[in-house]
Amino acid sequence: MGSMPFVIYLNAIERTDILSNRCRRYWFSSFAHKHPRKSITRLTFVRENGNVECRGRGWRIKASGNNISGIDDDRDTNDALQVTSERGMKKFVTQTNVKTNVETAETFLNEHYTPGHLSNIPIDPIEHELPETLLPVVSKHNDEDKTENYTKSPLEKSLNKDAYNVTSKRLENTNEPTLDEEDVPASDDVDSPPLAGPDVMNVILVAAECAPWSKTGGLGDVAGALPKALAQRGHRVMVVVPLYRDHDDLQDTGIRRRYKVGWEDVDVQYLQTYIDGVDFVFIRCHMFNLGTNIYGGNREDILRRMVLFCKAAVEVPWYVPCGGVCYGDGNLVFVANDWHTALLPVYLKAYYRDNGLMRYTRSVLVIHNIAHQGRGPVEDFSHVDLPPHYLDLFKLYDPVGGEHFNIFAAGLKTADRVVTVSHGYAWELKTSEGGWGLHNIINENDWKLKGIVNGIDTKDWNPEVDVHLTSDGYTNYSLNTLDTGKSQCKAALQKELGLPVRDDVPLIGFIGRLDVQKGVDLIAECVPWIVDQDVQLVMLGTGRPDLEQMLREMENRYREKIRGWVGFSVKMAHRITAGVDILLMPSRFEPCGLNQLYAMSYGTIPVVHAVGGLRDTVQPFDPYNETGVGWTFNRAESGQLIHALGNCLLTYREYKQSWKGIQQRGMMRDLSWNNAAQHYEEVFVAAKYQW
Ligand SMILES: Nc1ncnc2c1ncn2[C@@H]1O[C@H](COP(=O)(O)OP(=O)(O)O[C@H]2O[C@H](CO)[C@@H](O)[C@H](O)[C@H]2O)[C@@H](O)[C@H]1O
Repeated sequence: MGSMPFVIYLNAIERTDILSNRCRRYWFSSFAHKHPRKSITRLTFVRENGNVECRGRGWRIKASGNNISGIDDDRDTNDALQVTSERGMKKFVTQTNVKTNVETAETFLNEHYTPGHLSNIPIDPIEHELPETLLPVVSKHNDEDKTENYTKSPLEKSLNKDAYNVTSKRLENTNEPTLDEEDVPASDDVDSPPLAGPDVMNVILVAAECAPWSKTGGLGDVAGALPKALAQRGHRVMVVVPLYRDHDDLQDTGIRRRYKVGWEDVDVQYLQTYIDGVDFVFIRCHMFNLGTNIYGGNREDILRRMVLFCKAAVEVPWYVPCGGVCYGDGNLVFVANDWHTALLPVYLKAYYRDNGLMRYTRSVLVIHNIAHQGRGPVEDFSHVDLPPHYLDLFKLYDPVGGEHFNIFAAGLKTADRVVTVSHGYAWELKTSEGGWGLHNIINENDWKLKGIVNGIDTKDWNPEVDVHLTSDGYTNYSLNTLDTGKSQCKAALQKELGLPVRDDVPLIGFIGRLDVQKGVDLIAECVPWIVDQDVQLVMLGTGRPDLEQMLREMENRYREKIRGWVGFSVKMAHRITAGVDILLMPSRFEPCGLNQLYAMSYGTIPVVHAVGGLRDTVQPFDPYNETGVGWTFNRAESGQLIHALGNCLLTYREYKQSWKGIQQRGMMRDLSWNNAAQHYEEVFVAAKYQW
């Protein structure tokens, strides 16, 4: 046993201002657990105040008051572990050589580090101050590079075995008060472990957009909400996203880095904030100054931006201290999203793992929409800065594109695990119709694919507390006040849009990107039938110019009944969701779809094409058993949409009780991210133990 590979992962969190309530309660706990195959032991260390020192040969973490500085371990199997902690006058020291004495280390951890039981920690005097020589060299500058705060990556270090330079601030002892006996939490609090239990990990989600700072669609919503649910389960979670315009609520970390993109050296800065248990890290550089046009520019511009973004993001755990301490690469999983960040798993492999670095870091690639893949001519390979033998990963032949360069293809092959946003879409991706040329690769990698249905941010999309329903005649409402509250929102919406204010007329809505995916043209085909009914229709969207023009023309032609709002307005999206009775989603394909989930939680009935995530989430209404939450149709055709919408309108008018039942069932469903977060966690753990 003593000669088997043995790794200690150490996570230290020391920031009273940022710890989630769960962590606060769990203020000094740790886990040691061993994977039977790999003998991986992890020590998780969460403490609220006082001083903590942890070090081994090649690494050391030192915390004092609200500050912490850290250097990751060097994964040397000879590492000795020393942990020193201080709680008021009580101190504790242990030291063990983990290679030669694995059992001692484990016995020690098991005996003395019982999660949540402070009293089990032995009290010993600290014998001596740790000698400075054991500290890693911390320097602001590298001799060869005079750029302030410019630092070398682990790869650069491995290539050039010069001094180990890190930017992490060396922390001095502050006069922060140490924890008193009275501060010891009540035992029932202490006993509450993170929901994730021993599976707690460091998670870094990397996405091209993140609500509320940047959003063009559902990806932004997911990047803003899933991390919070993961943090609630006890994981340490960061989101990394480009900064497209300045925001007042962000702090500059002072960290500067420089990356090569083609022939250009690009300087980047890192800003950050901490919200709801999540570290949000923003990468600022001149290439990202795009305002709201975040996917603007030509193919090459976008590709170069994504190269820079992925190169910078993969190094964030080394250089950007959140709450004073870097995440490090142990027990870490990156979650990349869509083709924009599909280069990240490739860089993780090519720059690090192939060089024996970040060997325990895992990557998960999430497919939100396979239709966008980062395709280009094979020559685009020259932009991505990879060794020549990596070209094959990107090369793809299909009848549409011929032989071409495909970033999603490379990401799918390289990621340790692949997730997509519903079960239905996971199945569709494997078909030639649904895989958009990548179905063969997806089939070959089926073993690592999992469908997980998205959740919704129940703080943001909740009619009871929705901030967009507090003015202009709108009102917050709940299941109990559904009748009056929703009617009031409907009247307010009709008034705001200049439609006749009538409670008895069914108000139908559509919200979404105007492109072929969303089937907005099918709605247009139904308009002659729709305007023959006593209904009102409001459509909100931006996208293809011809479809935007179509919306305007529909409004001009049928001003009494139709509104076509061309633009991106989060406020209007919320108000429409609350004010309309019915939401149309005739998407040709829909990986998950969020609007139908928002609709249901607002008592709005979805009418959807039964495809992808729409089929997973909208159970059709069954009038005989009074079950189901909406209407579905099986083919993306206007006739089918009319049939489903006709039945829906009939129920609205003639079967009020059934209608109310459908609304209530939708509102009562648990659509939160909690469930999905647990499934993501399973994927992370599977990736972690995958060799
Ligand atoms: N004009 C406008 N003004 C204001 N808000 C607008 C808007 N147009 C769209 N939105 C908002 O953008 C989001 C759209 O989310 P969707 O999941 O429906 O679609 P999208 O295709 O972008 O996402 C992709 O990723 C998500 C996340 O995984 C999958 O659910 C989806 O199936 C997949 O296509 C919603 O929050 C919606 O309210």
